[in-house]
Amino acid sequence: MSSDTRILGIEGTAWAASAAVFDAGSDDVFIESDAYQPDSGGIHPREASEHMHDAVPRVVERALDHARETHDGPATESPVDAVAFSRGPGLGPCLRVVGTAARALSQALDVPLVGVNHMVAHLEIGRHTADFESPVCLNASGANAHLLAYRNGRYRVLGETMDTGVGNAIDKFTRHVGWSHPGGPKVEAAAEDGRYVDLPYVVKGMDFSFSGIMSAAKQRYDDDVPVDDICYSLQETIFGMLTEVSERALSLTGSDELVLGGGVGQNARLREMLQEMCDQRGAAFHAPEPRFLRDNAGMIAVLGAKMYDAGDTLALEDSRVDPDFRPDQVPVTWRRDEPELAAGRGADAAGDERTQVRGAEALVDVAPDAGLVTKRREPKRYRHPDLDERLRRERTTLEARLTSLARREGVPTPVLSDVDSRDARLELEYVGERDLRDALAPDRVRDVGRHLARLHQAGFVHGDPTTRNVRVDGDRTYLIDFGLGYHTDHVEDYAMDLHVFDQSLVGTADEPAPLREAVREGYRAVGDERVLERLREVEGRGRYQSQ
Ligand SMILES: C[C@@H](O)[C@H](NC(=O)OP(=O)(O)OC[C@H]1O[C@@H](n2cnc3c(N)ncnc32)[C@H](O)[C@@H]1O)C(=O)O
Ligand SMILES: Nc1ncnc2c1ncn2[C@@H]1O[C@H](COP(=O)(O)OP(=O)(O)OP(=O)(O)O)[C@@H](O)[C@H]1O
Ligand SMILES: [Fe+2]
Repeated sequence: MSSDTRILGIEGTAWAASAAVFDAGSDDVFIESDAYQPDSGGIHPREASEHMHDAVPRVVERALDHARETHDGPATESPVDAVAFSRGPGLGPCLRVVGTAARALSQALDVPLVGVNHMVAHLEIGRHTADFESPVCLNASGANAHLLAYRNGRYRVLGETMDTGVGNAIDKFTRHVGWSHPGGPKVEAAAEDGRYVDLPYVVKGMDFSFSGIMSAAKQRYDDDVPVDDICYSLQETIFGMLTEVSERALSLTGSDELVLGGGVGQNARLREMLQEMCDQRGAAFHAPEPRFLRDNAGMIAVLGAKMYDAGDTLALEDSRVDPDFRPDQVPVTWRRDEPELAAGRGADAAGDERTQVRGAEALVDVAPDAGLVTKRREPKRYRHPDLDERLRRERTTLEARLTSLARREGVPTPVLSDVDSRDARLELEYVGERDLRDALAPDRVRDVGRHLARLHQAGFVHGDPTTRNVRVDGDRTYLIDFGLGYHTDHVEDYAMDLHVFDQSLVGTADEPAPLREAVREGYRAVGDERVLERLREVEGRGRYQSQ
């Protein structure tokens, strides 16, 4: 980054009216914020935008005072090089207030305008403060929850919530209980004295959903389960899910760096779980300090500086705000010459020479000469022991059952030679020569499309069809790792299964488009067109929800 760049940042997507000055030379970030606190219930868009109206000019003035005080040049010169603002995602009425303020300032100071994606800012602030090269990022904020990794000029969404953002889910529960907004810190405090009760646990590949958990939590509360116990268990379950999908993303991409972003990242238990998971697999973990996790203009100014240095500024007429602005829509102009994740090493990299493989869930001992692998789901230290045992046992049993069932449906899978569910151990036939991730080709991917259609026609899903869970041997493709599978006759579940595979192609292939087309062709040849229609619908869903 240019060493003398100074940027004014403005944030106001939902609750935080915030302005900041980032000085690249000293790496100093001055932040002035004013929070909107609803009198009752959750965030009301109109009230929030009225707050922005009042508070944005105030915080901007304070930030500008600071910029002037610390500015070396003549008083007639602008104390900042550009004005960066949150363009979205967020609440439309709030975004418009911020957009208008930013445009006016850029004209008054006669400096360029930089339009920042708020979610990418949540991610970049961690990369900036950690000095990581190419981390996977878990964004855990109020209105969002997703896993991102950089690939080929974009941040790819590897996994995300299928319903509400993680903070909003927690806040909905606390509203039910009658606690004031925001609920996250109150749940964290109440959890200290809680004990564990079972709640639904829902991950699909690297996607996840909170609605079932939240209904169950409210029901438990209505059934007089102590609220401390529910809060404790909500944290164990929800953060356990987020940690598990983060580990899957590390495993799939081959990255050994994880950063956390977003307001829920202020939660100490979430940070502890992610740290523990990274320690157990030898990865590095970084969470920025709390003032950079919750919504703040500091992160907008820091990313604004990177964009400004890359020449990525906005003409006034192109500076519309976008309430549904997704992180994968942003051309990453400021990382053009940087290294990428190592995954997807192109066609037919060398085959297996390994004796032990660490997956996201299991340690797999591989003996290709003996034609055998032994897979053991290791206890995860980050997870509550009761939840850990339940998941390891259930998944081992399911994997054994569905692996055999799939083969009966004509889908190549390893033959099972032994199962010990209590020890979460399986002994399986060694299949394939390498993972599909290292040997991506349209014919093979088309084959996977056919396999998935066969499973669905038999009334179950794989649950985690990724390019690491397909083994390849010449033209032949085998499905492995059925531990997240389940029986279902819902078109939505079938479409989600395809969506998970699709996202893993996007996460591991340099040019995913022909591969994504191939999987659909394969599916169409065997399966039901309605599933593909539903897949299009799943993809088209704007996931941003304000409440
Ligand atoms: C689009 C933008 O407006 C939105 N912003 C946002 O959600 O604010 P953020 O500051 O990132 O996160 C707020 C959420 O963070 C939760 N939160 C705050 N402290 C928490 C804690 N200690 N434990 C759990 N959740 C916490 C709050 O309950 C609230 O739901 C977003 O980033 O999704
Ligand atoms: N039957 C098998 N034959 C050959 N290789 C295998 C077999 N089972 C597993 N492997 C290898 O071990 C790796 C991890 O296995 P598996 O996916 O079952 O574990 P996991 O921990 O559930 O992984 P993840 O959750 O990351 O997909 C696979 O990607 C594959 O390279
Ligand atoms: Fe946010």
